[in-house]
Amino acid sequence: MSRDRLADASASVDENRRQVLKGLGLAAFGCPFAGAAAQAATAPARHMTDAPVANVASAEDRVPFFGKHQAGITTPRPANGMIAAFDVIAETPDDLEALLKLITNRIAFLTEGGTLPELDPRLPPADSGIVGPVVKPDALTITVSLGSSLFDGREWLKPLKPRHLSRMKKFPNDALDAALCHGDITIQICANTQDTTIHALRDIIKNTSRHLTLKWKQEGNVPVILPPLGGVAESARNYLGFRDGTANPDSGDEAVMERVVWVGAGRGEPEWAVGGAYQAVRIIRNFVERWDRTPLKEQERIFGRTKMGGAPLDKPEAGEFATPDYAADPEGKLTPLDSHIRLANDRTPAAAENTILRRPFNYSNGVTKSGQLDQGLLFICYQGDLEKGFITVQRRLDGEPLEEYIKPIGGGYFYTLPGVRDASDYLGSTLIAAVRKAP
Ligand SMILES: C=CC1=C(C)c2cc3[nH]c(cc4nc(cc5[nH]c(cc1n2)c(C)c5CCC(=O)O)C(CCC(=O)O)=C4C)c(C)c3C=C
Ligand SMILES: [Fe+2]
Repeated sequence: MSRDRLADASASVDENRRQVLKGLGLAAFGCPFAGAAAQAATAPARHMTDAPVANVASAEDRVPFFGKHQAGITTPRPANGMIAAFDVIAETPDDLEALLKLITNRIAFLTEGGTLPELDPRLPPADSGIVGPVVKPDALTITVSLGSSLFDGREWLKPLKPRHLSRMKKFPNDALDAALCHGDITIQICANTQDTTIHALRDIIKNTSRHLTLKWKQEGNVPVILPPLGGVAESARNYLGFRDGTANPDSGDEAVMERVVWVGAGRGEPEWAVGGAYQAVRIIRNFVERWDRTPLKEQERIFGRTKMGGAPLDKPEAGEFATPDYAADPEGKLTPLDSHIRLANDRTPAAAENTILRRPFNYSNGVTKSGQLDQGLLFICYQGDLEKGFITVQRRLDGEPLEEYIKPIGGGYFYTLPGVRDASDYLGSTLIAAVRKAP
């Protein structure tokens, strides 16, 4: 390639990165391109989904840990994600407080990055060492949520349980494996690279071994998609080959997130829970061999969208982000009434009450005992009301034609703690204060 063409190509890559960074709001993330991104303010805005643009992949990318809400929910979804569920050994408020402070300290360090201390070599090293002597932030977020069992198993916590937090019950198509369900606490770990998520998990397991036992974990990833120059990003595809995330609410719109995701004051939740959110996790196996033998037209009718472009079936040429008009198709001739998107959201004003923010990852676990690919979706969604959100939407989806190709096998419901305000605060501080205040 000539020097000029090389320079052109590199300028175009830089421009792509600027567009992505601008769309992702990375100006605040200490990103080296942040200044350039701010200058590109006149460029057309990218459509914000739940952050399908996975990875502009610099190990220096930093997502702020401190804030009103935890990171890893409305912050951009990077290429790698994991849910790890633990049981908590702590039996007293003091033990739980110690655990929460310890986790907070580890997350603050891992998400900020830094040089590892060198210890006396006769002792175990300070760190697993898998990312070397300097830990880079790598867009790491670690999001901590509490399960119903943590509250149910402790008299002093019972009265403080969030109103809708319950043990996930089986839906008709579920084949739940007890070894992949529930837990006292989940840690969602997301980062640009898998090394970083695994490093973070190993760090937390090592440092909290007195307080936590690992119950299950599921890792996943999403494809990296850069938007075309001046264009809009397409949503990443799931392992059924469809774009996933298209109709998500705009995670960059704070007013929308206040309405959809965050628990606010006066919503009937305990005061300590304000600033948190409900997390629903589902490990959903996909029968990919059967799906790959299914005619394209049928696949598209099952989802209600075109496979390649992701457009709604009533506007196949209009692009991924066109809004379907179900009122003009009352019998479902274009978009079947039992298609996934029409059942999940019939686009009536009432259905707006059931909006959720999806943040899923694809998983690929190897081969089943019967010689099939063990692939699927690590479905994660957040909402301010679990009953109105995930549970209502899932009830609507019960019996959908997609069920022939999917099998939910694990997961659970959790309450994501409010954020950590600053270095003097810790995860769950409002809960511990409420425990101490209780009669
Ligand atoms: C209960 C909530 C949902 C579960 C579980 C779920 C599983 C699931 N979804 C896909 C693939 C797609 N889902 C899409 C849209 C979509 N899905 C849900 C909810 C659940 N999906 C909602 C609320 C929506 C949006 C509906 C709308 O407002 O129009 C799509 C279309 C593109 C998109 O908007 O994301 C796909 C594709 C799979 C494969 C799956 C389980 C394995
Ligand atoms: Fe879906």
